[in-house]
Amino acid sequence: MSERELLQQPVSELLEQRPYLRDFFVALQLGMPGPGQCPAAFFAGLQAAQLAELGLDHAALAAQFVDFARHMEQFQHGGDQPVRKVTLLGGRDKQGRPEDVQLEFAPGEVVCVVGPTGSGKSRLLADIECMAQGDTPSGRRILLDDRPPDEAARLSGEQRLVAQLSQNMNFVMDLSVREFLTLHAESRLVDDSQAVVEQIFATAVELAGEPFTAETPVTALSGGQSRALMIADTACLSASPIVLIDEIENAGVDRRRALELLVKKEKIVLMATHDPLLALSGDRRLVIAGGGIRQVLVTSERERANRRALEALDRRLLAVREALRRGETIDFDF
Ligand SMILES: Nc1ncnc2c1ncn2[C@@H]1O[C@H](COP(=O)(O)OP(=O)(O)OP(=O)(O)O)[C@@H](O)[C@H]1O
Repeated sequence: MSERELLQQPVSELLEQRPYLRDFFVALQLGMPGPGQCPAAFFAGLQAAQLAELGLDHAALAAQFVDFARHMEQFQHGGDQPVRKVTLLGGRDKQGRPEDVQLEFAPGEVVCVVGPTGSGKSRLLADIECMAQGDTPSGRRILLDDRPPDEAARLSGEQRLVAQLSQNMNFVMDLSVREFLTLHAESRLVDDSQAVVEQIFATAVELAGEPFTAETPVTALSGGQSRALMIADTACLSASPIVLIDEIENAGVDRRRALELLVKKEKIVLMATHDPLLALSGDRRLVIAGGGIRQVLVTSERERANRRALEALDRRLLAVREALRRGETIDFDF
């Protein structure tokens, strides 16, 4: 929208398209323009002394209003320009030996990161999280669509490129699940926030296995339920094109379904895991040792077939776990 349109349109029309503009007037405590009045006329009617108290004059106030509208517009649509490619340029391992790799990741791809304890899996995820530019211990560099991310995007919390789901999740807010999701949906300026909230809630319940209601305080959710809520929230609401997952296996969520959901939303998923089912669900596996990427394995057809066999085993194990939970005995012939 041009500067002229922003300043000359009746406020009622502007607010219909951009409800957040109300916050500009509220924050400056200048009162609200009448519905038929345009911002330019409203600003012109304000006393110079009133504006001086805010350190502004008429021209500066109009310029601030336009700036605010532009900034919010950019924020709302920032996630609409998806990243088509993430490139990782190798650095060095813990011994300082060069890491001779250049890897490209595309949306909808799941890349697993495997390796022994202390080998550097979390370091790799952290390098992507901070969009390293040779400035972390590994010396790696990350490019977005063949270019280093611009410094503002890298450092600002507003248009986050990376969402992270970590093992330890604790809520400290005194809100119900519905209030929490509504707050997030509104802060992301989505169009139909109530529908989005319902969708995330239904997805979270499906992932968690153990049901909970939207009125449950977030602090009363179990570990698995919190994690399910955050996965659903990330998949449905986060504009971040890259999702990093540090160990999902003990989370008490339907982990295969969680992955499917994130992939469907065209995100690039990188996941550190020790779980064979998850490791074989990826398109590729990065094998880490001594702080460096040692191998890049493409999941073969044979491995996919083996994963299906492992899934059958996993379902049996799950059934036994459920039976034990219900207090049953497992004294049948296995
Ligand atoms: N390329 C590197 N250069 C220098 N230090 C590194 C490098 N890679 C990893 N490290 C350091 O090695 C230590 C262990 O790495 P990290 O925590 O990433 O391992 P991990 O594989 O995630 O371990 P775990 O499975 O136990 O979580 C960290 O202090 C990390 O900063």
